[in-house]
Amino acid sequence: MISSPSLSTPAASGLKPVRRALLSVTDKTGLVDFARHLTNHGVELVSTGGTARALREEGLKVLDISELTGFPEMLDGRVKTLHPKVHGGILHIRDNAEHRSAVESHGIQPIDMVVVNLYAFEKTAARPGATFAEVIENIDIGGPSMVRSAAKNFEDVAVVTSPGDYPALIAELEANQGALGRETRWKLAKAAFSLTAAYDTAIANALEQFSDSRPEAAVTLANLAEAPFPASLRISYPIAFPLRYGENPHQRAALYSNQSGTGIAGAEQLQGKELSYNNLVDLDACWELVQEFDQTAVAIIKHTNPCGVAIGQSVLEAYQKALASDPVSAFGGVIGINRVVDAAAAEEIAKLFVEAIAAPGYSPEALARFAGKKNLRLITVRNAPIDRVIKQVSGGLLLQDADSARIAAADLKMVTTRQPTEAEIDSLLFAWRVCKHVKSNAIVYARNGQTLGVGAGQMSRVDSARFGAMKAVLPLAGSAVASDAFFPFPDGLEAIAAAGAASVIQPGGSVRDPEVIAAADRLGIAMVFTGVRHFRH
Ligand SMILES: NC(=O)c1ncn([C@@H]2O[C@H](COP(=O)(O)O)[C@@H](O)[C@H]2O)c1NC=O
Repeated sequence: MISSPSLSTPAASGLKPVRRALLSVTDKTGLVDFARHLTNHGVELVSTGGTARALREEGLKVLDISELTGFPEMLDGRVKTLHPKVHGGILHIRDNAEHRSAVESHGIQPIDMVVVNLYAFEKTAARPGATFAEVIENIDIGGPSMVRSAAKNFEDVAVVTSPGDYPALIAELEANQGALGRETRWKLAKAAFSLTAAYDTAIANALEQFSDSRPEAAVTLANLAEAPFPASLRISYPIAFPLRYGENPHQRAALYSNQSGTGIAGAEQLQGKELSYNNLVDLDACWELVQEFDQTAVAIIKHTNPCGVAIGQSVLEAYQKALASDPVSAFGGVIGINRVVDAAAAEEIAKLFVEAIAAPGYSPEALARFAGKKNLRLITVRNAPIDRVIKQVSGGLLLQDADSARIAAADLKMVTTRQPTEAEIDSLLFAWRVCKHVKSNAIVYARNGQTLGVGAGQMSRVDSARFGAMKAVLPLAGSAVASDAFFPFPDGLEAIAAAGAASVIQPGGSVRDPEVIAAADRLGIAMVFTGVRHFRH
């Protein structure tokens, strides 16, 4: 539950008493307690159907909205609060004599506080199988109207849109004998407009899923990746927290989250220094990498590229193999692990200086071992696959499907005279999965579920092949190599063979494939094509 930023100052100026509050909430968390505090200060409660019921059940005195408006709630709840007695009661300016006489002559009573949270539209629209009619019916009309009215008239009215704000408001009401300060009303108003903006963004985005001609024919999609690209890209992610600085200390930065509590932005930090911008980027890279594997996997990342990746029977084994791959570069890196970290693994990992670790969890013994390393950032992550990726370019944004392509042994096309052994195929597929997470041009040497050398981000493929080999500390003889894109010339393949590789996995598709295949045959290399490319820019 997110509350409005820094609603925490009980001492206040520009105080306005709250005498009548209108409560109409879908999320009833904390409602009764908050309403009880209001009544303790003599506030009269007015409510819509379900909210009034919830309050009465707990013994609170409530006026039904229909009594206030003199009109029944009608049209299946489509019209409950959409009435001049509600909006006039909220919107009139208390210091304006004409406004006052207008409301008095129409029997409109002032409403000083509006407590509203909206129909759970986003949840309904995200539910696979939700029908068009259900999605439409879950568009809240009366709630946002009241929220906007109250936020506009913040000089006189407090608008409360998040149960997360109740405790701070209770404290302020207590401190000021049932009144709220101007600063609080203003902060609440800003949060309210941010909420209605996000709500409308969610509606506009969700409706893109339904066709122009027969929207009712479709149900919401289980997988956003199948949905058409939006005609207009609207993003509304509230701020999660400000960061000390960005990629460099002279750049300001903040993290924004989709509030799902998943992924790196939704991770829980258990200990350690504040997460930095670069930590978050690297943690994301290593978390995404280890999600490639069903087996226990560990990835050590430096500047978004892996310097060691391995799978193993245990976290300890996978970690030791990953570290052995490039122990020098691993210093000061971040680690991604796709299993709960146990005591044995924690004992070993704690010997290395690393910035941060992302894992689905940690055993109590592992936590106790890490507790001694005060600066080490530990985060637990709930996985949520990314459907689409956004990148900024000057003047615009690029949107693409996430690279979720997965290759299995059955997808491979054998193109050389010598065919890879089963063990070689396993190593090739391992290298291929790692290679997808290495900046292009990417060349990954591997064997037995362990990287041996990673050639990343070079402007020529042959240089990546050479660098990967140059960095290797473990022997490369008989290794398996993945190349994220085809070899435009035989030279890259020749460099790999010279380093000792015996098998290669690559997409194929070059006009010079026949030359490259002939070179592999000449060098005794078993080569397979995936038909899929994994550029990473
Ligand atoms: N139609 C209206 O006039 C109206 N007024 C308030 N609501 C919403 O009704 C919900 C609360 O309903 P209830 O108190 O019956 O549980 C709130 O989420 C509120 O935003 C309305 N519903 C939808 O538009």
